[in-house]
Amino acid sequence: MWWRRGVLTHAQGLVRSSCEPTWLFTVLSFSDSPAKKKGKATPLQERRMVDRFRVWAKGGDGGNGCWSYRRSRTDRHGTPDGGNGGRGGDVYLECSAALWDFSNLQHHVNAKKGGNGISKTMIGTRGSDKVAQVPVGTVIHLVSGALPTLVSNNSITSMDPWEIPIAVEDTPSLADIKERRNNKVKPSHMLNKVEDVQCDDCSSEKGLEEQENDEWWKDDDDDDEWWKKADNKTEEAKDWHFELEESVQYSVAELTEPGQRILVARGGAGGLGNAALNKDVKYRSLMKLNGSSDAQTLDNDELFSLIAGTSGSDSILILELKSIADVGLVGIPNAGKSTLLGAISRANPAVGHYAFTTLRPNIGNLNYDDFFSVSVADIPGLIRGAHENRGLGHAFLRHIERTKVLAYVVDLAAALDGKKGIMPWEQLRDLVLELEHHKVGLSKRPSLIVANKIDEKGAEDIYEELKIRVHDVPILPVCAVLGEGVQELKIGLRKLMEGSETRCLELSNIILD
Ligand SMILES: Nc1nc2c(ncn2[C@@H]2O[C@H](COP(=O)(O)OP(=O)(O)OP(=O)(O)O)[C@@H](O)[C@H]2O)c(=O)[nH]1
Repeated sequence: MWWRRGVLTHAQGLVRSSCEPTWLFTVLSFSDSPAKKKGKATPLQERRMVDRFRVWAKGGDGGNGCWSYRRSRTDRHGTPDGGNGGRGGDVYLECSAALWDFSNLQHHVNAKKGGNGISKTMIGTRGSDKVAQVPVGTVIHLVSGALPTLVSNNSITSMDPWEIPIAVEDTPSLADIKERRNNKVKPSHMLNKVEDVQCDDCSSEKGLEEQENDEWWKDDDDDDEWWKKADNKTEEAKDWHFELEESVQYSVAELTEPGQRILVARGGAGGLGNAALNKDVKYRSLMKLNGSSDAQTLDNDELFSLIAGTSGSDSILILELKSIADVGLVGIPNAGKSTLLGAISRANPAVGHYAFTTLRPNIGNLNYDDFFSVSVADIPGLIRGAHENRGLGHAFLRHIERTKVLAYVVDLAAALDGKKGIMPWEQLRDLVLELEHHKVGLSKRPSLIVANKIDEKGAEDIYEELKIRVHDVPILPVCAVLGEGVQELKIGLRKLMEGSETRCLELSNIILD
């Protein structure tokens, strides 16, 4: 087993570390971990942002009821005193501002099982809930299971000490339990707790529209691999997978504020102990004596099904991240977007003189002297044909879907000095087309153009030509490296944010050769 060998290597390191002066030698080295066996991981794989993730959530099963009798000298036959089983835990997704992507999540999120009932009418413990943290801007698509429900995050400290927890809150009657099992009716305490479903755009029409647009799941290699493993690579299972994909309900809920919680799988109800069952059995016998037509006796199977706890519900979800920022920076690779973000905010994104340095969106905060603040998202560079999956594709554009304002960053020096780059006005045409390919109307929001690298030789002339070729939108010359023109850019962005400037970049306003 590779992990055992890895741990051994670590242990050997620790032993050595205690004997030798070089006690810092405690690096965990997995000599033949699967990652190494597969081949060396490239930096690109290591830094990949996980912004789409598949989760299988399973609520904890209810505990079984207990069958026990309390006997005494005066009571030879004994009195039933078996307690009910505890309820299984629920699975929640909680929105956290501290998270960036889904890399901390696991594909299987399971809540704990409820405890079994005990004699002396002691109720089993309630299975603990599982709360999985997700980043702000998580959109939930439902593959199978019940619709997630938004719940208030009641802290345990705000509870009245005399308030009885859910597991012991009510001893359901036999009829209640049977109804729940047969009709899958929600227990009353759940109905009280749950608020309305947050369902911003879950209309069936919208779902269908998104289903047509979003074909991404078909080429998601990671997910495919995961499914293959989970389904033992059988063809039948794969068919089942595709059937599931077809029935995806898109955008059933979103988590947009830190602290928001959503219930994705419910715990099962606990089984009945014989103490609770006894009351009902007595009642039934009485009915029988009276000759009532309602009188029925429980057969063994029925009895066992009542004693056993019900299993928790499960759901399969696809989580997708749509970052929330006010301004989106779009541009071709190497245009200087990351440098610009570093110049206008305190963000420190990776900058390189080669294309596709940015592999994941970066968000920075642009602060003004009067405490006005704007968040700016820098996404990986787009190239012509990104919608056909060229370059890094255009899936990253979903991170700017929610931005209010766009800043097109163009490289004035892309085609200077014999470089094979494309002219700024062509860059703008490609960018607008890619935005529209991703989502119709995405480019129709207040915009400005950042003419970057104005410090380069010959860039001034290109800037003058750009102003002639592109009109009806603000164009600001900037040198991101030296921070020149950044103040003007800040003012320009503020005007867009406040609505005093509303022009957007239209294809018809770009003059090409
Ligand atoms: N001369 C000059 N070079 C700049 C300027 N801004 C950025 N650069 C350089 O351009 C190169 C690319 O900058 P990045 O900020 O990584 O560009 P990017 O648009 O984020 O690139 P991707 O990550 O590929 O999308 C780096 O070598 C920067 O130093 C500028 O105003 N003037």
